[in-house]
Amino acid sequence: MQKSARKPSLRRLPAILRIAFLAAPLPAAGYLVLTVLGGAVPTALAWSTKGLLDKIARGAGSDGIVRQAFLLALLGVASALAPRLARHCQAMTQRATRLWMRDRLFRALNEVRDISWFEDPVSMDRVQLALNASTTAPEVLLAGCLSALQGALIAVGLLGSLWVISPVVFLLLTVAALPVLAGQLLLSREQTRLEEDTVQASRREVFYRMLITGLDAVKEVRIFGLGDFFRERMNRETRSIHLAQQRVDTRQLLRQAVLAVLSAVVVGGCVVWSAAEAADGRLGIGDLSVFIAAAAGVQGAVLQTATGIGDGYKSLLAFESYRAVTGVRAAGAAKATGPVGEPVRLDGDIEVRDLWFRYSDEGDWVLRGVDLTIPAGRSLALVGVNGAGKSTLVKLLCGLYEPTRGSISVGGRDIRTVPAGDHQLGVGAIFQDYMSYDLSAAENIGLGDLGRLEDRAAIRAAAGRAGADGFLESLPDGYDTLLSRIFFAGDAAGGRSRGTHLSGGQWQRLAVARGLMKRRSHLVILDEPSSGLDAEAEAALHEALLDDAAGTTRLLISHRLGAVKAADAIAVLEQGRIGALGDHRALMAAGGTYHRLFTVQAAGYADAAV
Ligand SMILES: Nc1ncnc2c1ncn2[C@@H]1O[C@H](COP(=O)(O)OP(=O)(O)OP(=O)(O)O)[C@@H](O)[C@H]1O
Repeated sequence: MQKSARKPSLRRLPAILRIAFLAAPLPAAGYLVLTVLGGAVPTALAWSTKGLLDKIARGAGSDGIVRQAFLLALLGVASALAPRLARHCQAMTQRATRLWMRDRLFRALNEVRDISWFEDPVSMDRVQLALNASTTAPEVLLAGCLSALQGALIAVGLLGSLWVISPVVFLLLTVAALPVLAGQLLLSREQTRLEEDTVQASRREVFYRMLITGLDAVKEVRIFGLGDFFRERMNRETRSIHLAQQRVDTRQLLRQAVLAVLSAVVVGGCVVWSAAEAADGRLGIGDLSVFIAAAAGVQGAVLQTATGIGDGYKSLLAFESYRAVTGVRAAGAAKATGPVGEPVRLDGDIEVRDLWFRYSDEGDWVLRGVDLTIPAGRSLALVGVNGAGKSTLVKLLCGLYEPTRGSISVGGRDIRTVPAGDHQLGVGAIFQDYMSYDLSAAENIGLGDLGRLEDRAAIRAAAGRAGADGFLESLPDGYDTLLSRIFFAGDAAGGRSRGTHLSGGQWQRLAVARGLMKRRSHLVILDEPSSGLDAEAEAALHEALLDDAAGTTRLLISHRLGAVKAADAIAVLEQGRIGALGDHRALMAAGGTYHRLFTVQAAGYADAAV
């Protein structure tokens, strides 16, 4: 777990406050002004009360007394209104800053090109902490700062009043405030550490909750009777978080109890002293009222200041996690050359040279010196047993991971020197673990080329080539049918209708259609695009895919070797290297792994035919 969040930097303070003023200038300004006004009101009230009492005691004229009482009433109205208006401005500021920060956070996450970052638990913990911070940090900081400012104004006003009456009491109450401040800072630090220490448990809790409430796991959960097992595990995580929270709460309670008793004794002593002074005639009735109001109010004001500072301190700590995530830049982008902003056009042979890769420093090598050339405009099939590293090589070709050693180049240009986005967007890939989006059928296809999301003709054409047009037409709302079981579809009359779900093979055709939407790819990768299809559909799809991508460099992966034998060349991936390379005839003649796998599959079909 990364501990940098335990060292807040005060230098960040202006940056975070700026966020609030950038996101919601008027509400933030209103919040500031009203809070400052709210801070001046208690002292004004105390002195105004003193003025009234002194006038009555002096027997001043009724006009003066009424004017003073009217002023007091006005201050009462202001003190009633200011906090409500301030809360309203605060809520507006909060909503705007939350949106602003979340937007920056998700922008930064979208910029991360190397997907190993998403597979690192440390990064995921940081994302969770950053998400928490983005929902609270600036608003809590702003609220904390303003509350501290208001508390300080009240405290200074009231302490100033006490100074005028008794410097000794002023000093006593000032010293008594210090432990309150220290206790609050300690609490903030403990709460932040608690959040860091329990972030893994929180994420696991969400994971178990999603297994129970989500659609993805529902079949297995029912069939294997896993519901109570996951519920118990979820409860275990919740209990461990609660236990940690309880420990912090108990420590805080003990500290607060001691401090509260201390404050009460100090304030009580001051009140008794002032009453004795008034009884001896050394304090007037007005002074006594100011004294009691100030002595009682100053403790609340100090606590408000301390809580505000503590909250601000906590936000500064939380903001470090937010900065850690928003500071992440696209891996490899910094190394890219070429004019900024101009997309790089890639063309030419794809060359893989002595490519080594492992997922982590401690892990086994998955690729151990792969050497491979895919000539421009030709098709290459990659075959190998489960776990041979085919999908890993695909991810490296897509620029989703960086090679541990060796290089991949397109037309002689190392892809690490190309802005990651340009290369990734130039690869048309249809993955075996494709996505099923809870969107309309048309959107599920159109996402393949966002610029043509509304281009129904292009979407239909892609669906037609993937063999999806027929069943999409027959859906209740055709291409506009929502493909979801968890959301409602809104209809033109403002009503709600349930979405539709497709079969596995139908979803796969949609994924293929999405892949076919992409234009101008310098490399098309088909990573088992037909595993969920029936034999007839697979044959038609392969024909369509080969036609569609003709002229483009193609990499095809399939365990059904009959589907790849027409490729210009076939590479066999074995023990992290290319074990054999040639066309179907040559590899069959060589009698190696390809020959063995092909013969086993062919024999299976021959047996079935008999
Ligand atoms: N994200 C990952 N993190 C760590 N190890 C991984 C990851 N993905 C794959 N591996 C490991 O890399 C090895 C190769 O996996 P890969 O998915 O590339 O094989 P494959 O040839 O595509 O297999 P299949 O034919 O089953 O799809 C496996 O041992 C797997 O455990």
